[in-house]
Amino acid sequence: MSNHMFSVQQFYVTWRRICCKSKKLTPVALNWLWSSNCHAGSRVVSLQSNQKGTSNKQVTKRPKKESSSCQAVLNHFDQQYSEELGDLWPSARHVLLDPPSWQYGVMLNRFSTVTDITQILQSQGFSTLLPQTNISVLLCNDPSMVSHSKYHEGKDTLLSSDYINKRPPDNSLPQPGQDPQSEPSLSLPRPSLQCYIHPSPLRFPSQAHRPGQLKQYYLLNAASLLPVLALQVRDGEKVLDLCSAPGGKALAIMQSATPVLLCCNEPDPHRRDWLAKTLESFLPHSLNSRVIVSSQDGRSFGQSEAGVYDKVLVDAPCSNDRSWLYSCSNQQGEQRLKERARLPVLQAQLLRSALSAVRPGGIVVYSTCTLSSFENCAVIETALSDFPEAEPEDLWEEIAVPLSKYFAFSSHPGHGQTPHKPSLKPQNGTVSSYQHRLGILVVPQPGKTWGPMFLSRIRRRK
Ligand SMILES: C[S@@+](CC[C@H](N)C(=O)[O-])C[C@H]1O[C@@H](n2cnc3c(N)ncnc32)[C@H](O)[C@@H]1O
Repeated sequence: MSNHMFSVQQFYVTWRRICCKSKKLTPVALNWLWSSNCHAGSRVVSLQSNQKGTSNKQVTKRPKKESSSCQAVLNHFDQQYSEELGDLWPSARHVLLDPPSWQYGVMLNRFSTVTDITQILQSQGFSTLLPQTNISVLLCNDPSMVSHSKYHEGKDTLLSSDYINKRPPDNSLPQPGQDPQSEPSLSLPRPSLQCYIHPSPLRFPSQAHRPGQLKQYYLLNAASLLPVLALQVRDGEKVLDLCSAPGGKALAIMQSATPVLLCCNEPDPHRRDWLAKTLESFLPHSLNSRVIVSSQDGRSFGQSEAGVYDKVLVDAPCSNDRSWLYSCSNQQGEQRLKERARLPVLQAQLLRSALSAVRPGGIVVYSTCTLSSFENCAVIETALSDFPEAEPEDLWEEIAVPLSKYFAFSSHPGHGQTPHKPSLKPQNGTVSSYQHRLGILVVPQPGKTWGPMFLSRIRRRK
């Protein structure tokens, strides 16, 4: 047996070739292929193969360490975050400067008919992130299912996917996609947001776009799912994803429920093309009338579609600490830092627009992938001061506590408040409930490298 190094693309070509030859071979072939070695933290999959003609020349190198980070951005982060995060910053800094330690989540696509991926993931030591918690794994609007569920928690309909998957089919119950009013029913698999994670930085290969075939999974930072969980989308709702490209959270919404409308908005034309391609690669044509792409400036929705939506996600344009740290030059880094100072104004405008676009009683989730309090709590405080009918909700007990095994959370001090050293674990009395209500922050830490991700949920009073 000869030893070959495969690029990710070659891996998939070989995989498909073997799978196409014999259906019976599929699980065996996949296991055989996958039982070969995946380098931790690398973009390269190394396989032991006796296939003829499967040589490898394309090897994607690991991203470099601290040397390739941008000094101007790092200096700025050091100054701001050591003050805002205290003891958490040195360990967060260490993770951000060490791309080979980064973990990747694998979100399954419920619309793909190929299902063996779960076995492969499990055989490689991946495990599901969500069913082990009683957090909203499945969001469902069927009260008869709730009354049977030991996971029922008050006003929210929280069900474990284990419970749902084992439950015998009951045709008297509304099916996913069946609108409570007059919509014709869609035959779709049950909503199920499933994400597999690995304790080490093992990167599953991404799938190439194949016309006419839906992709089986989407690679993402698992912390990106938290804003979607906080949004609590239910079947039949109208949802607006205000800043949507490239579409990761839109896909997660479509895994967790079947809204009657999901409007994915993206004003940047190139990013909108990317978004359209993502949606096409993961969603069946039967959803085309429900999942639409719009191209407005998000700040205009509050006026043009006031009170229309049940749920609005504002995954705002932000500093993106992970990628900004790797700006290609000091000049680009400095340019970005100037841009950074202007972002909170745009973010607050987008959040205000979202609060106007949501109906009374509906909810808005605001999220960013930066640690900066100026783009997080300060934006929430600004928007709340203009919106007396908007009420922030506490996500600490609902999301941070049940998921603290996987993510390192910090309650984030608001701008202008006395900075404190946040604790990773919730400790009664150390963090005020006001701070909890403003939002929660996922801080990358060794072994829990997910984030940065800030999320805040605001309900518009009736
Ligand atoms: C953080 S990204 C969104 C990521 C996306 N939600 C996902 O999960 O894949 C922010 C997006 O906001 C878009 N954006 C920038 N300015 C905007 C505006 N005024 N209105 C709406 N979107 C805007 C950016 O082009 C960018 O694609």
